Amino acid sequence: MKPSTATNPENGLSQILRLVLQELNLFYSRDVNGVCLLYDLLHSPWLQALLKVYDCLQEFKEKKLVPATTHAQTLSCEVVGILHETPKSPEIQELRQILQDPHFKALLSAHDTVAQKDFEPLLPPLPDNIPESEEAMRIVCLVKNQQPLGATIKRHEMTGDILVARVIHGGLAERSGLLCAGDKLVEVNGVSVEGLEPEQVIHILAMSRGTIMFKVVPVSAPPVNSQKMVYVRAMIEYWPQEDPTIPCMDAGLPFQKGDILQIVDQNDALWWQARKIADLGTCAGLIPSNHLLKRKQREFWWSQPYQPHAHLKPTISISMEEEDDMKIDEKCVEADEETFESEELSEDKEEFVGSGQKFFIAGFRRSMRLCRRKSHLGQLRAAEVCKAGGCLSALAAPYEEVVRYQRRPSDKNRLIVLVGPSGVGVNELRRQLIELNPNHFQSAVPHTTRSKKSYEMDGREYHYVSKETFESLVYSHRMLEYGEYKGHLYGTSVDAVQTVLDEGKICVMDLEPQGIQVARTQELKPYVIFIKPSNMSCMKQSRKNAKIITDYFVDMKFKDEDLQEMEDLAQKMETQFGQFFDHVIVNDNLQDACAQLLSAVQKAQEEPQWVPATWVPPDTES
Ligand SMILES: Nc1ncnc2c1ncn2[C@@H]1O[C@H](COP(=O)(O)OP(=O)(O)OP(=O)(O)O)[C@@H](O)[C@H]1O
Repeated sequence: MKPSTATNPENGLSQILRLVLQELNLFYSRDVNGVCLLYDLLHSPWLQALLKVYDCLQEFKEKKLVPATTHAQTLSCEVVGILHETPKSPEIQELRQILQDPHFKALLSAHDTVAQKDFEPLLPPLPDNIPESEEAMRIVCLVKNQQPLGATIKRHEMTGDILVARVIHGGLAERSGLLCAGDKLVEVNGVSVEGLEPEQVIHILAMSRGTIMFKVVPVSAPPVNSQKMVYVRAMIEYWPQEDPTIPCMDAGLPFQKGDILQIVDQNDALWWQARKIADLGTCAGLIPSNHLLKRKQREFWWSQPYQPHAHLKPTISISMEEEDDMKIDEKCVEADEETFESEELSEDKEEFVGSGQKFFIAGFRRSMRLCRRKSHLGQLRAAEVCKAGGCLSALAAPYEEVVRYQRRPSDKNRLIVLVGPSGVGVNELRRQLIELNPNHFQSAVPHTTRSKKSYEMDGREYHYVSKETFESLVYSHRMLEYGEYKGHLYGTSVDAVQTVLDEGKICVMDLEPQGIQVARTQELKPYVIFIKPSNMSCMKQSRKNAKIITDYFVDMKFKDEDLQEMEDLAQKMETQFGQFFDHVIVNDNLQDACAQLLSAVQKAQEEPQWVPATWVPPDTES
């Protein structure tokens, strides 16, 4: 049977559902696996109701609504006339009152307008004697309220005309739809702008209150923004107030490393319009385009490679002045180009915290970071990081396209990477997290070239490999990080992480920030959490009884210099690598920090997150 849907609700989807239910009933009585669930679902009252609504809507869509009359108003007048002549009764009296009620008349008038499709305003005919050369003018009235007009002006270099340079997305001018980039201003509030400087026009605007009237000659071909909305992660920071090249400083959008920006307009090759996702309701602001930033980076690279660029440097933002009226966009420039674990510091000490416990937890070990610090391969490693993950030089992409990614239950868990200055508590937090649920959280088993000890097991404490094997892993970019200690190599491989992820567990590892780039791959989709020290006085208090591992001592108390060094290093890490941090946890109170870590790790797996667009096939974006 092939029932037709739509026109008759009896033959519609609810009818099909009834038939399916009858069929399922047979299986239900035979107790076929899964049928009960499906039966109950299809039988649920909400689904039945929803399908009925669907059928009604389908039926309604088929019907063509035709007005009974296009002159209800006239008909109503005629009825009132007839009622005049009929004997009076309370009902007739009431009907006359209703028909003569102004609201009812207005309703009938609106009905007739719709029925007659009489929507167009009647414009007076154009005079016959308009000269051919006459420019079509547009009168634009905008009511100025507290918000900026959201447009910038500039003077045409050749003609001296005052032109609308750009219309800012979300601003008053853009929302009115009446002003376009390229429109020529002729008058503002009745004052001709001919021969005026842009500043003088701005002054007229600043003086205006209430409604502002513009007389403009519309641009012949208004720009069309056909690009799709793009989201990017800022890999640099930008302060418009410190950028002398920005066409209009007040229209600039300051942003920090890691901010997610919605690019709303890329029409200008040099200056894009963007909003921060935290402020999507606001007016867009100007940001340098990818092309312009790369050009600046190249210039900076050649001029002063070791100095932070003047306006791309990590300084405190100067608060932006409230933007008021139109702004001058004088500096419009033309697009002129193409566009380890320490090797057992005390080998006889109990090495693995978890070794005596019910679960053996690989990776519960002393700080690997001391090993890294002492590594003779440090320099080589840095070079490898550059090669493997894209060099972290000044020439790296200033914006990274991102998409919203929601991990599906069938997807592997995301790798959790903990980053922080030495001594801040990265290992402690990792250890505590794994202890909470060792079946769910796990470290990757590292590789080493040192020989196995009697109590060790290959693949449990370490993967014991030859120097050649280790080096081949390094050169094939399968090592997330590695270092050398006492002549032996240690490192964590991508495959070791994958093994944990393949088991459906969450792999938690600590990395030096230079290693983040290597881990940032589609296969691992790392979620990077920065563990940050709190301020000195809090740290002095909370680390009173804590022990630190130094190059020379195990379990030494924290000194003020250690805490200061930790703070300084944290600052440097944030400045240099902040763009890669998905989450920041201040490790003051250990219990609080651990709770925050647990919640962040869960969010990373369960809630939508911004990730590089290259990690997600287009059809799986959330
Ligand atoms: N919030 C905290 N309050 C008190 N003590 C803490 C806190 N966090 C960590 N500690 C202690 O500080 C010491 C150093 O912590 P941990 O070894 O985890 O540091 P780390 O960041 O891994 O650095 P490294 O790799 O150099 O050892 C440990 O004794 C740890 O127990």
